[in-house]
Parts: sequence; C-alpha cells; structure tokens
Amino acid sequence: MTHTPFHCGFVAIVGRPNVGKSTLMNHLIGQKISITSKKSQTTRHRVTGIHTEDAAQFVFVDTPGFQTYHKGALNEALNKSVKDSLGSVDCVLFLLEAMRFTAADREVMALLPKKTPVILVVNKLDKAKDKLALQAFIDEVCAEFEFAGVEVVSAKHGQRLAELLDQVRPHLPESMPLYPEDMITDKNERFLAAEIVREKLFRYLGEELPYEMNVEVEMFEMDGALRRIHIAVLVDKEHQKPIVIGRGGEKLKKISTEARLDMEKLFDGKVFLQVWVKVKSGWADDVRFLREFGLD
Ligand SMILES: Nc1nc2c(ncn2[C@@H]2O[C@H](COP(=O)(O)OP(=O)(O)OP(=O)(O)O)[C@@H](O)[C@H]2O)c(=O)[nH]1
Repeated sequence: MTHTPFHCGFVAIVGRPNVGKSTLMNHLIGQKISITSKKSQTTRHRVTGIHTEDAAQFVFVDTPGFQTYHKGALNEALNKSVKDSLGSVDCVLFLLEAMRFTAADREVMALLPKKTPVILVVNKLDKAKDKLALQAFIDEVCAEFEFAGVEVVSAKHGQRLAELLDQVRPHLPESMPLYPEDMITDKNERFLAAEIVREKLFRYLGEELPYEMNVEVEMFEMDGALRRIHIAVLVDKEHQKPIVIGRGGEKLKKISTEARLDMEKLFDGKVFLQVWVKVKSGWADDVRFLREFGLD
C-alpha cells in the first residue's frame, strides 16, 4: 500500500489596501473570519485562516495593508507586522488588482522575500474584460520580480481558487497537520467578537468613520451557555462620540444588534452584548497602548 505524505505550511497573503486580501482568505477557508469593507485598511490584526484537505493543510496569514500615507506609531507597527509575517512562511501570495499596478503595489513588492516562493495573484478577474490586455499586464508585472507562479482569480466570485491552491500545494513542506481539521482559525472568540463589532462600525459609519478608532473587549464571560460580552469602541476625540452613537443612540443600537446576531451564529449560542463608546485621547501614537493590542 502506498502512503501519501501529508503537507502543511504557512501562506502569507500580502498586497496594498483594498486589493481583496480578506475576501480571498474568507473564500479560501469557506467562512467569514477576517473583515471586509469598501474602505481600505480595515484589517488591523494578523488573522490565521486554515484550510484542510485529505493530504494538505494550508495555514493562511492575512497581513494588514502596507501603509504608505500615515506615518504614526500605529502604522509603523502595521508595517513591521507585514515584514515579520513574510519572514516566517512557506509561500507568499502577492495580490494585485487586474490592470492596476500602482506606486502602493510597488512598495509592497519591495518587501517580497527573495528566498521564499512568491505567487503573483491577479485578483478581480471579473473586472478585466480584455484578455490580451490582461496578459500584457501580467507580463509587465512579471518583468519586475521572479515569481514562482502566476494565477488570475476573482476572490469575490470564488473563481479559480482551486487552481490557486494547486499552485501553492507543492510549496508546503511535508509535515503533520498543525491544527485539527475542523478548525478554521486560531483566533479565540474574544478576538472574533471584536472583529465582528469592527466590521459593523465600518459598514454603518462608512466615510464618517474616525480614522483613529479601535475596539476593545472589556469583558467576555460564560454564564452557563450564555456569553456575556462588553465591548468599548475607542475614539480619539470627544466630538467623534456622537458620530458612532447616532441620533438617539440609533446607530450604536443597530451596530450592536447586528453584531450580536452574527456572534450568536458564529458561536452557536446566545449572546448578551453591550457596546459603548469611550474617548482615548492620543491612542494612535501611544506605542504602549498598541502593545496591549498585540500590534507592536
Ligand atoms: N469586483 C471584485 N471586487 C472584489 C474582488 N475581491 C475583492 N473585491 C472587493 O474589493 C474590496 C476590498 O476587499 P478586501 O478583501 O477588504 O481588501 P483587503 O485587501 O483585505 O483590504 P485591507 O483590509 O484594506 O488591506 C471589497 O469591496 C471587495 O468586495 C473581486 O474578485 N472582484
């Protein structure tokens, strides 16, 4: 009897903000874990997604967008996180949007490792109608870096993701699976609860969203089968509070109701959720505070 060896490894997904990294990872692991939004720079934490097959396990690392425009301590922490995640993986997926190769993309490209295989993933295939122009675009990008492979996909529509996995699989080292096969993330429920609230804030505040904002889980307790969760939304300035709360508290109510429903679905149990807004002045440049978030 022949024995197929198991392969398991880490795969980093990198690219400038808004290329579709979170969307890609969510589709690859088949469940929504990392948050997505039309507004860029929504991913502040490394999120690990896990995809397990009969003979392979892919452990995905979703890095924050490489920051070019904001130079505060927060963004230095984010940039460091990109570099760290690239130094310790088996394969890197470098995402671009079809037909767009911007200065911000080149800045991320400059961080790509030379010793680790990098696959060029051209996303948003659904938007590229002219196939000849697409090939010319791919040739132009490939002239600037030695990629181990190229794949065109549509993360949003789940197109050609199997082909993408086929390209990654040979780069995973022979190893036992690192995680149980039904596990899709190593982030705990506490982290996921904060991610869900963050996503609702992005959805309901849109352009009004204060740039300097974060979400902190103040309490997460099991009370029998009930999860009691208290979450604080931290804004930088007093005048930003009413933006999040809305007239008569209407926005915050909507955000917390929707977040609670999502949590109940994901955790498969009842949730009692309280969300409130607090002012934490100057937090975006306070490195000590970043440390508490595990971001430095
Ligand atoms: N048309 C189209 N849109 C896509 C595709 N993939 C992602 N998008 C959209 O692109 C936007 C950004 O996607 P995200 O997954 O949040 O991008 P990201 O790279 O994780 O962004 P940051 O968190 O800012 O780094 C969202 O509106 C997605 O719906 C695709 O294949 N086709």
